[in-house]
Amino acid sequence: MTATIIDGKEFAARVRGQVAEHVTRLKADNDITPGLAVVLVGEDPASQVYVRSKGKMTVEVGMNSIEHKLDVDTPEADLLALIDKLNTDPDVHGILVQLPLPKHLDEDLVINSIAPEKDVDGFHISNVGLLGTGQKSMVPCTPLGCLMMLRDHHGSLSGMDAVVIGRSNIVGKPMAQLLLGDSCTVTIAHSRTKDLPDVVRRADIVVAAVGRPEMVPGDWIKEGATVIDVGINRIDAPDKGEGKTRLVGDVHFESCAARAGAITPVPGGVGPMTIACLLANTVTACSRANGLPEPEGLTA
Ligand SMILES: NC(=O)C1=CN([C@@H]2O[C@H](COP(=O)(O)OP(=O)(O)OC[C@H]3O[C@@H](n4cnc5c(N)ncnc54)[C@H](OP(=O)(O)O)[C@@H]3O)[C@@H](O)[C@H]2O)C=CC1
Ligand SMILES: Nc1nc(=O)c2c([nH]1)NC[C@@H]1CN(c3ccc(C(=O)N[C@@H](CCC(=O)O)C(=O)O)cc3)C=[N+]21
Repeated sequence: MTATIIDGKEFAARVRGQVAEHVTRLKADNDITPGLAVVLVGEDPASQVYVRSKGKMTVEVGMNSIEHKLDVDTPEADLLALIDKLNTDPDVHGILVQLPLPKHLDEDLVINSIAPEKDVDGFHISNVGLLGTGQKSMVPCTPLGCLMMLRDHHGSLSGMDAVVIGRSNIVGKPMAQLLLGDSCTVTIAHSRTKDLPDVVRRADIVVAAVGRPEMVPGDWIKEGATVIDVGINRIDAPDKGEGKTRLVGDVHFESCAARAGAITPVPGGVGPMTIACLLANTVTACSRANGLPEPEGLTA
């Protein structure tokens, strides 16, 4: 089988188009412009790239982008004071604190100090609990983007066997919750899983969120399965020239594409959908904050 390539870049452009329509309506009908605040502590080069591209796309869909770049050794109290200010600022509808944070900062404390209704990452314990109990919440962007692509490809996911490799709070666990919500039979695999290849071979849907370049080979994939590759790994690419690098996912693309029914590429798969869903969550948060109807098709 030669897999259908699920084009996340194109899908994300469509989602951003829907977001832009809602923003236009909010401005015209209600005189409200959604605002997204992104907080970056330190100068991690990869994070700077994401923050820049988030800012650019935020403005492109017509929203306000507020960027706060803090020194790497910013005291925790200063970061909490900034979040407090953003929590009460009526022009800010979404707040994202770029992770990981420098070691001296308590990540849980920082995330849980964001007002849950402005927590467009969906990482606050209230949103985690709401998602886990099937209530309306802010859904983490990366898993939401994966779910949108899966629903678009399959229609209903009901009864499918899904294996999520990775159990992080930001990807693996919320992904599993969303798949369960869509009535998949869900297995969460991790570094202690026995016979991972056999577990993955049972799956109709494989979501790889491990952080190990090309870890999943094609012979773990059931013929016709759908493979969602969340991994973003930068590896050396001496073939492209000295000191050059390339981005690869957590699955070995060629061998998996030879067996899968559908697969997401890296780059151009889950990554662009993550940013599109961040913008979708911001416009959803803005609508909720103003008691207005939520955009349709942009939430889980
Ligand atoms: N496209 C996007 O928008 C995003 C991409 N990412 C990417 O997704 C990947 C995962 O990110 P994240 O969830 O934050 O990573 P974490 O490092 O937090 O979690 C990795 C998970 O993989 C598991 N794992 C590690 N090694 C193995 C192994 N050999 N076999 C099975 N499971 C293993 C770990 O298990 P254990 O718990 O037992 O240690 C852990 O649960 C990264 O490449 C990251 O860059 C992340 C966020 C957004
Ligand atoms: N609070 C918080 N929320 C996040 O959602 C969050 C975070 N912190 N920290 C870092 C990770 C990573 N992440 C990505 C987003 C987009 C791409 C993306 O658009 N990638 C492009 C390629 C970009 C490139 O070339 O480097 C693609 O896959 O096509 C990748 C990774 C969000 N994260």
